[in-house]
Amino acid sequence: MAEPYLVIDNIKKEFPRRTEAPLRVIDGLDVGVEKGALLSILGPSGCGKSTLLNIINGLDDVTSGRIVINGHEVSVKSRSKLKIGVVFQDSRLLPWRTVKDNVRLPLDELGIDRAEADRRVTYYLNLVGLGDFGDYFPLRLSGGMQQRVSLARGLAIEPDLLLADEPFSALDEITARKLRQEFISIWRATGRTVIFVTHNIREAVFLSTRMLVITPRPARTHLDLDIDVPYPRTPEDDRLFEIEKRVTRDFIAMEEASV
Ligand SMILES: Nc1ncnc2c1ncn2[C@@H]1O[C@H](COP(=O)(O)OP(=O)(O)OP(=O)(O)O)[C@@H](O)[C@H]1O
Repeated sequence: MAEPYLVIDNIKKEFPRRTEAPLRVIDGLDVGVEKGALLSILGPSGCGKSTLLNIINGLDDVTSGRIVINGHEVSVKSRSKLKIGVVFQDSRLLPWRTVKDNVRLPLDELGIDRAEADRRVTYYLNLVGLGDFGDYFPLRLSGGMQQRVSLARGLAIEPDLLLADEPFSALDEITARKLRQEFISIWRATGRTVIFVTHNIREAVFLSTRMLVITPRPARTHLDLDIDVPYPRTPEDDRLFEIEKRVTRDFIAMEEASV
């Protein structure tokens, strides 16, 4: 059988400490992710989610095991060979550059020629509904609009993988709801493989094709669940609600067991 698009192959991660034994943050995480999946990762605070994203993004190396994306092993050294888009909790836009120039920045860094960069800036700003705001400066936009720009910037590089690190958690619930719907439409339109980290069980269930619940540190797989509800979804769907209840019960039991 062909290897999955993203392979997290029995990875372990330890951080050295001065006087104590190394801190083991990830302990044998083993996951295969199919191309085009929207996998959400849910875990208690401090369990190692950001560490995992940093490793997948080639910003840190594993202690053992390997990460392979589309046949390429990821490491700090090989980082430049892969295109990974990232959307964070805050938009991290440069306030002195216009919206267009923010989206263009990573394209310039990749050496993409001007005509193609122009095309992508226009295309992805339209895709996130901000075609008319290219000449604005970020601080003139609402928080939700800034997150959309950040999504356009992440997508414009046409990434091998899109990492989303709690991208809606700083937004009010009404805006977050709207952006979740838009995120699903954009994911379906672009077919990107997405890893979506969140603390919000309802959000994870609503968005994803599959969710992974991670144990308290050191991170291991606690639950690996396919969410077999067709899109388009509505947040009020009973099937999603049942899955949310089940995962919530399980999550609480896991946290209680770890105290
Ligand atoms: N560079 C580092 N050096 C030493 N320890 C680190 C380093 N990075 C993270 N850690 C430790 O690893 C553990 C996991 O941190 P991480 O930020 O990955 O958790 P998280 O699941 O993303 O947390 P949260 O949900 O609160 O954002 C923490 O105990 C943290 O202190």
